[in-house]
Amino acid sequence: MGILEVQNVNKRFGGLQALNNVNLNVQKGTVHAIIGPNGAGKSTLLNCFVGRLTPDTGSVMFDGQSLLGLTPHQINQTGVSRVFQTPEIFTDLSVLENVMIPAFAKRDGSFRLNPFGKVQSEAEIRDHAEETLRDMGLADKRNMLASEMSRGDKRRLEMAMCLVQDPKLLLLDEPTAGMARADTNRTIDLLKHIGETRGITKVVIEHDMHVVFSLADTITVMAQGAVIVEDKPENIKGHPKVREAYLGEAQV
Ligand SMILES: Nc1ncnc2c1ncn2[C@@H]1O[C@H](COP(=O)(O)OP(=O)(O)OP(=O)(O)O)[C@@H](O)[C@H]1O
Repeated sequence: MGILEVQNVNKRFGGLQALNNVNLNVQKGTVHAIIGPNGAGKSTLLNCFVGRLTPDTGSVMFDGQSLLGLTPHQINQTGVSRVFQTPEIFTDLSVLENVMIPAFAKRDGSFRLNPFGKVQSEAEIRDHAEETLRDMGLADKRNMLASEMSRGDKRRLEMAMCLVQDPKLLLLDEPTAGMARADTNRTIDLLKHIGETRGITKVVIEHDMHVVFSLADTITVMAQGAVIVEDKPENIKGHPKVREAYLGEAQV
């Protein structure tokens, strides 16, 4: 059984079938990439995992619990965290403060759910935030204003803001979009590192095949709202259906 199980999900926008009977099974502890040409339905699917969209039909189960009908905040409390394409950071706060805020939000949210549980102190939250910044290679920038960071560092800061909540599932929407190659490689190494140290399951939407083939254990290929192939990376490369889907775009 997967940690994330999607069954027969359909989503229509007016006359457009954006998701067509999509099935997806993400195994715990793995990196699962979703690729496909522009308009394939990748973001629409991701939005169904975080409560931004509700499928017309089908089910989305995370860790044995249905996510349908939950608000984005409630989904976050179940252990799902999402890194957006455009960093959503507090530009006028320091890097460390940016990472402490979601840790406080997580603590206060879980306190509401379980008032008898152990409550993290401010010092514990600060320590955890510092450790997370180290994991994302940002420790030396902890006192910098977030607005002064490079684009790549801003994206890694947003990853740190998700990681500090100790999610079970991290959703990454084009984590290296707009980065130069050296910055992309650094991000790949950091994501591999947190995979080894924290064992978080990751779902990655990505156009950059270098990133996909460096990180993914499994790849799902979508086209026109449907899953066309799901397999290990070595079987995806050169797959005729995948080539066909990408005709006229970057070759896989
Ligand atoms: N809110 C919406 N209303 C109407 N149509 C939408 C909406 N969101 C997405 N679509 C359409 O649904 C289809 C799938 O879009 P989606 O953004 O999921 O594709 P994608 O695979 O993520 O593409 P890209 O790689 O370009 O981000 C597209 O044709 C898009 O125009």
